[in-house]
Amino acid sequence: MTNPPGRDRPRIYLITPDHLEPDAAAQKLEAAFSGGDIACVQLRLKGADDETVLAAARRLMPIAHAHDAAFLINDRADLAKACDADGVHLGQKDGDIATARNLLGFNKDIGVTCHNSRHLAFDAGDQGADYVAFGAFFPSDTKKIEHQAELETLEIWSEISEIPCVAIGGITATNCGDLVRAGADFLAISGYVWGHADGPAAAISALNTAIDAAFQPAS
Ligand SMILES: Cc1ncc(COP(=O)(O)OP(=O)(O)O)c(N)n1
Ligand SMILES: Cc1nc(C(=O)O)sc1CCOP(=O)(O)O
Ligand SMILES: [Mg+2]
Repeated sequence: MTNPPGRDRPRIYLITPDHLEPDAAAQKLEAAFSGGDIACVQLRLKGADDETVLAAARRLMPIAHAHDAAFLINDRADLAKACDADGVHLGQKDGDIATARNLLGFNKDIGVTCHNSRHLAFDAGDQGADYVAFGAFFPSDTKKIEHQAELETLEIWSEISEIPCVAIGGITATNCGDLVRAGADFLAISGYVWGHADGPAAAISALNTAIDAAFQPAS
């Protein structure tokens, strides 16, 4: 199985821990960027009040931007608007795309969780999503998994749609190769980076090495 023709090399989509202290998280995020290429950072705080999310965004977004990475807010288009983030990621229960688009405009990215469903992905695309996310591919320590995604979902989507697709769920440097070969445009990762024994830089470096090893550019 090789990468579908015309797809670019997949890139890392880094998701923050769901609870963090901004200054410590800033140091770890800088370390992650020192490990290599990261396309995007998603601030994914759970159970935090609005000001806590906005304070974390104010601390971490400049770091992402200093490394030419996008910075997205999870769940909340209104908070993405409030901190002028580069976009929002919406789950199936986080509000509709049209409302987020009205808030954020067309210069911001709106991503949508589509589990293992091309139907959800087509719907999201029809409503103007900038990317679709399929998952979970592997067991995750970060989130209780309710949907198991299949490689075929990535393979088919990357053959039939130009809309970028993100793979998520328990992704590591060891298991990401099949996702790369199936056509994922981004690999969304959290626990493997923040829990890596040698630190976030080593994790990012290992992931980029694994992506390079698995990606065969179209001839
Ligand atoms: C890139 C990406 N894909 C999927 C998710 C999961 O979103 P959701 O289903 O809304 O679950 P929570 O992350 O909100 O718990 C995501 N956050 N990012
Ligand atoms: C936030 C999230 N969403 C998922 C989905 O399947 O939609 S899996 C997941 C957890 C991602 O973190 P880790 O890389 O540590 O598994
Ligand atoms: Mg959500």
